[in-house]
Amino acid sequence: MRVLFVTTEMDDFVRVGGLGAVSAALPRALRPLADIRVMLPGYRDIIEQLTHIQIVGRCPAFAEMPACSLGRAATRDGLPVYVLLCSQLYDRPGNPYGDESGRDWPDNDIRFARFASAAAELAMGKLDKNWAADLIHANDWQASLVPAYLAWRGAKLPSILTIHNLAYQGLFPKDSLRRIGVPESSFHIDGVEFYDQLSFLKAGLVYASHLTTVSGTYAREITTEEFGCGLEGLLRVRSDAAELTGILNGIDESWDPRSCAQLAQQFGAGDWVGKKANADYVRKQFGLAVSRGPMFAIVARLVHQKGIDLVLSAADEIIDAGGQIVVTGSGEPALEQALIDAHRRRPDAIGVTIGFNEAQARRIFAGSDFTLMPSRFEPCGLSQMYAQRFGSLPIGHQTGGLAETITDGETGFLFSHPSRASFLGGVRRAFSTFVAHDQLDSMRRSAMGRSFSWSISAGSYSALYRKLASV
Ligand SMILES: Nc1ncnc2c1ncn2[C@@H]1O[C@H](COP(=O)(O)OP(=O)(O)O[C@H]2O[C@H](CO)[C@@H](O)[C@H](O)[C@H]2O)[C@@H](O)[C@H]1O
Repeated sequence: MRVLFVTTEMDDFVRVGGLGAVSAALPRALRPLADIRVMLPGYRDIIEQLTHIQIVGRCPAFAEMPACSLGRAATRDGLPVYVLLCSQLYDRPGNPYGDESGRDWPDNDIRFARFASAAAELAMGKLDKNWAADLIHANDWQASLVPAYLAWRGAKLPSILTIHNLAYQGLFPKDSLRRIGVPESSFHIDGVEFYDQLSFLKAGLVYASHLTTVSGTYAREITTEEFGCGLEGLLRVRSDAAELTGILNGIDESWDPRSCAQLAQQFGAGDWVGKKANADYVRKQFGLAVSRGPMFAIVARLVHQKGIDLVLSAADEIIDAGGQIVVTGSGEPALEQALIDAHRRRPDAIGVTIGFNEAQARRIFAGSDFTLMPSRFEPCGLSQMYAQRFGSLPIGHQTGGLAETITDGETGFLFSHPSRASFLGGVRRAFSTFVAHDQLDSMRRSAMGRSFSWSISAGSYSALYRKLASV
């Protein structure tokens, strides 16, 4: 079974958010079950890190998209990786989607259509004479045109589109159609048109053989008006036809506080002295006051989705009750600034590092008592799983993957509405638990003992691959 896994982030090379973590872990978990290969755009950061890239094919210019080459390489542990080489499109500073100040690249339609079109050709056996795919697994809007190009070229290859976040859709003006070779005849309500714009994500939702998302709860939620971002009608049709399913993400096994080299002190369940050594370290590192109160963590992309504003609105109450807050992440400039301002007001109780460093994130999970996740919606969420493994009990909104991976009152706390009042309800329960030592001990043990192994998800994906490709 040959599978091409098409993604635009992979933690081995570039980190932006949860998609990068999934793209590093899931193909590896699938390796025993399939000949799976990852395809990525040849960003500057990737080219610099891959030592041997062998050119295996060339794509001619298409519509207004430049010619490019396809390179083949492998990760250090031998996972095959294809990279699309086109310096004009991908050899740039900044992140995969925008410049150094966070502005999207104006030619993102061309950048990701070029990528998707080449992925379709590779899968069809037109680029690497030694390999073709039995199935394509595309991820998020950036790769959503892959199933569409396959369809427009008459290929019968089965395809899966995984939705990691429906809120990012890749919308472009109509004149983009011509630039990227999309047939005008597909620009209608049952095709790639979304309110007179071209929607990359919708193309995938229409043309992929099967859709998945990263939890069963989110799979149901996105068929409703509240969470469907205007695409709920289409998603309901696909769900009714049993073509939309939820497969929960896992987390990498390296997230283990007993062996994690980056911690101030490694610890296992029950070793609360070891956990406290990490708390002391984090307090010192962030310049927080010495305290016996609970430490609340936020490790997240700092965007509206994550409910950071709710935490800011409740910060005084948390601090007045004896808590401290530690934040790391990057995202929307206004939220970054609001957090920096909060830190300036209370440097003894609020610590903030803008930017993302995984070692730092691990130390924060290890040192904190609770992890805040008041996300308005959360397709799966990874931080709440990392947090549990490190004995930091998550306080999460009962939505998406949070509702499935946090057991209320046992491994964390769930609250029902993304409002300040409901969030504070969860926080108050955490404060009560913090002083009830037996309960805290038993919840931490339950949380740390949970398995979020990728092998379960990999088994579900593999079964779906086989069903669709009948291989
Ligand atoms: N700049 C940065 N700032 C903060 N953290 C960063 C970061 N870069 C990488 N990360 C890492 O990404 C993790 C966050 O991942 P999440 O899954 O919680 O959210 P994200 O919204 O990015 O992912 C989306 O895709 C994933 C994967 O399917 C879904 O779990 C999720 O619900 C969905 O919103 C953090 O724990 C951290 O390790």
